[in-house]
This record gives sequence, C-alpha cells and structure tokens, in this order.
Amino acid sequence: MSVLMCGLRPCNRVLIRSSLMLSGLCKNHSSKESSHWLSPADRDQQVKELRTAGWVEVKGRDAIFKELHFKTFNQAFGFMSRVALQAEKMNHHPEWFNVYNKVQITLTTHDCGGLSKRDVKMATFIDKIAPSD
Ligand SMILES: C[C@H](O)[C@H](O)[C@H]1CNC2=NC(N)=NC(=O)C2=N1
Repeated sequence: MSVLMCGLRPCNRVLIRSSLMLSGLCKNHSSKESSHWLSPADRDQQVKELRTAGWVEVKGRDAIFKELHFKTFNQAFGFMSRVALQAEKMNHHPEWFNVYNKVQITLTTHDCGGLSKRDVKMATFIDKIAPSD
C-alpha cells in the first residue's frame, strides 16, 4: 500500500487510508485493535513530538526513521534484542538495519497503510531504552 501512496499529498494519503479502514483492508479493522488508526490531528501532534525526539519522516512513504549510535556492537545488539522482545509482544515489527554500533530503524504499519498509534508506541519504547547521548 505504501507504494500506492508514494508521492501523494498528505490529504490524499488520508483519503486512501480512510477507505482502507472502511473497506476492512486494514487487518485490525474489525477487532478492538482498530483504534490504532491516528486521526489527522493526532498524527500531526504525534509527529511533531517525535520530530523533537529525533525521528524524521521518510520521503515517499508514511513512515518515521531514526538512526541510533552505540559504543559497541554488543550494546547495539542488546538494544535490538530488547526491541525485538517488545515487537513480539506488540506484534509490531520494525524495519531495521545494523552495522557494528549503528542501528537504523523505520517504523510504519503495513496493515493500515501508514503511521499508526502502534508506531508511536514503538518509537516511545525505543526512545525510553536507547542511550540519550
Ligand atoms: C500478520 C501479522 O500480524 C501482521 O503482518 C503484522 C506483523 N508485524 C507488523 N509490523 C509492522 N511494523 N507493521 C505491520 O503492519 C505488522 N503487521
């Protein structure tokens, strides 16, 4: 779905995501998880706060990105293990890339075609356990 939304203005993204929700294409739509959807106003507010915390919006897709640096590979991998356990708990898995002491993370919700409350929750968890240097 993110491919479909590449290059679209935010208002058009909202239209497509709204129809995804209504059509039930967002897999969580019919469960209590359907509240993962972020209203445009909530999204603006959340993204503003995440930007302050060092997250950036990804060009061409509805996702956020952060690069983290650690002192050693061990510390980077320890961090990734903690995020992995949280991801399993939430059934919400980051897209990420690691070389030595560097971890690049992209968060988006494929099931909903873009940013959702789950991404905000995961980003907040990451910021809580990441080094603050
Ligand atoms: C089938 C499975 O529950 C889904 O594909 C889950 C798994 N993990 C996920 N992780 C993320 N980041 N986004 C999703 O939409 C997602 N969906």
